[in-house]
Amino acid sequence: MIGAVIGYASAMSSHLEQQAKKSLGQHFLRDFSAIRRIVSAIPEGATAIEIGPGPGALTESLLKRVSHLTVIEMDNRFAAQWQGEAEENPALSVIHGDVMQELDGAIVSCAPQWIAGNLPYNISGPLTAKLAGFSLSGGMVLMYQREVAERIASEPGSKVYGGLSVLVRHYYDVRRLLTLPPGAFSPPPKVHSAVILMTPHGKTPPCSYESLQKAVRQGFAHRRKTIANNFRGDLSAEQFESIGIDPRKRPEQLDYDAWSRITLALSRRD
Ligand SMILES: C[S@@+](CC[C@H](N)C(=O)[O-])C[C@H]1O[C@@H](n2cnc3c(N)ncnc32)[C@H](O)[C@@H]1O
Repeated sequence: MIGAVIGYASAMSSHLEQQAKKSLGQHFLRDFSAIRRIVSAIPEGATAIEIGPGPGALTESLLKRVSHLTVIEMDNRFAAQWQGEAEENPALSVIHGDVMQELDGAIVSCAPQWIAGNLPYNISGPLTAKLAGFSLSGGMVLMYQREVAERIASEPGSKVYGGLSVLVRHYYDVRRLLTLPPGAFSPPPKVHSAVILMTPHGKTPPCSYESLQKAVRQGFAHRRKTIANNFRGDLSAEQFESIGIDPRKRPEQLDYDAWSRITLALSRRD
């Protein structure tokens, strides 16, 4: 571990820090206890994908822990760095590209048990909506801007409960692992960050992820309206009552089970 820490510290030269690209959400993690906690959430010998390795804060430790790691990186500099390392290390594969485009193919070809990453905050919402649709046997350990992490981990009735909170529960139990101040990163972001751990709950979802996504998008389109209003023309008050849901409720009051019943009711009428 100490070797990895020194290796990483030297790799992350001040040159790179100065060249951190804002457009790619580059804030490099430098809190070694956080790195340890994130990496140790993944069992030894597992297979994993890391999103956005950058100069390698997590990557060095992940490579020591897992049996195979695929990294997906958009920045040419870091992709080239890891491609060089992959030539020497058969336990490492590199995908140079945009994770939003590459993820589906990477999951099919690598069949990872785990996904890890200190996510670029500018795409973390849509990326999580994509990630949550994959049923991984291990789980996901991901760093977010604290407000996004709060949304993901929130329960029905909370002001920040929304579409993402529902979607991640299709396959996973969700828990906040740790919170970090801006100073844990270089350069420091303007916001606090938090790590979320998602592990499979093991229940078979009653509806498809795609149909749930569609229902949630429509149902949360107007948060302040009742669900009867958001689904006007699609589901009647009687249909809501027949699935045990009060049509006067607002979208943020409904738990995952209620959303899956709405999804099934919508698909029955298609
Ligand atoms: C917050 S930094 C994390 C870097 C490193 N893992 C760490 O913790 O220090 C986000 C990383 O994701 C990469 N990245 C940003 N947008 C990306 C995208 N669309 N696809 C793949 N990688 C991306 C950035 O280049 C950067 O390396």
